[in-house]
Amino acid sequence: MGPRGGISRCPCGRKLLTVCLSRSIQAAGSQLGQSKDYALPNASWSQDMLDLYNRFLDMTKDGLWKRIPSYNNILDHIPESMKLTYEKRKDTRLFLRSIDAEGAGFEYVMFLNTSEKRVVCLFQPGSYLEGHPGFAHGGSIATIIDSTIGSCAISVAGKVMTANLSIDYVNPVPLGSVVLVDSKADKVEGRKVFLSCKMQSVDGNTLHAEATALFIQLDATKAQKQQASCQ
Ligand SMILES: CCCCCCCCCCCCCCCC(=O)SCCNC(=O)CCNC(=O)[C@H](O)C(C)(C)COP(=O)(O)OP(=O)(O)OC[C@H]1O[C@@H](n2cnc3c(N)ncnc32)[C@H](O)[C@@H]1OP(=O)(O)O
Repeated sequence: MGPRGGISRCPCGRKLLTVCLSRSIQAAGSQLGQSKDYALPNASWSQDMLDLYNRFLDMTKDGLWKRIPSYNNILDHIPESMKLTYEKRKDTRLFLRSIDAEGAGFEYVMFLNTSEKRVVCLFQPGSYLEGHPGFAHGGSIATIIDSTIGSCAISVAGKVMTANLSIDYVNPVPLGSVVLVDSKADKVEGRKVFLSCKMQSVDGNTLHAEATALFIQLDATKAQKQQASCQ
């Protein structure tokens, strides 16, 4: 499913309001010179995506869940203390935000529950993520799983990298559908963070994929060497 037209096409008042509100927030942000936050509703989001988003947003009210903002440069995600060691480049982009057209690539928003060591991602794959006709490419599924699990690992252990990601693809994901990617950190052993994840349909009746992952907290000396080699 390609990107959908303007907000005037929206059949329901709530969607219209949400989109307008998010755009006002973004406009205000741009005026302040802040990066655009992509984890806010846009006109391409389906009703399923908006309903789920509003449900999770409600869950943020008691402070247990937090919406994770999403920018197109990874350094905008990183806490100030970690930023000092990286130099921001203008020619790089977070892979998931590399397609500009709204609704054509990765439409997603993540929510973090720190006490449960859990990150849930609402994901709507767009038409440019096609693999098998009409379905999301397995690489795009791996990317959203890696990033959801990765965000969970970052929240638990800071500077980490994926060492292992194992995915069982159970049922294909139709383009334009909405799936929930539910990840949690199961165990931390020294620098190793073990995580698991399920990708399911909104109604919970279809399991699309299951994954386990190992993330390693970067060793400070080795990380400095890695950085030096890519600058
Ligand atoms: C608050 C929230 C904010 C959220 C904000 C959102 C941001 C928006 C989302 C962005 C989220 C992006 C998430 C993408 C994440 C990538 O895509 S990362 C890119 C892909 N990964 C890579 O390129 C990593 C390449 N590999 C490496 O660089 C190195 O192998 C590693 C992983 C850093 C580990 O190297 P190392 O530090 O030298 O570790 P090493 O001493 O070899 O091993 C440590 C231990 O781990 C074990 N180990 C290492 N590798 C393995 C393995 N593959 N299997 C099993 N065991 C292993 C070792 O055996 C050892 O075990 P012990 O002996 O201690 O028991």
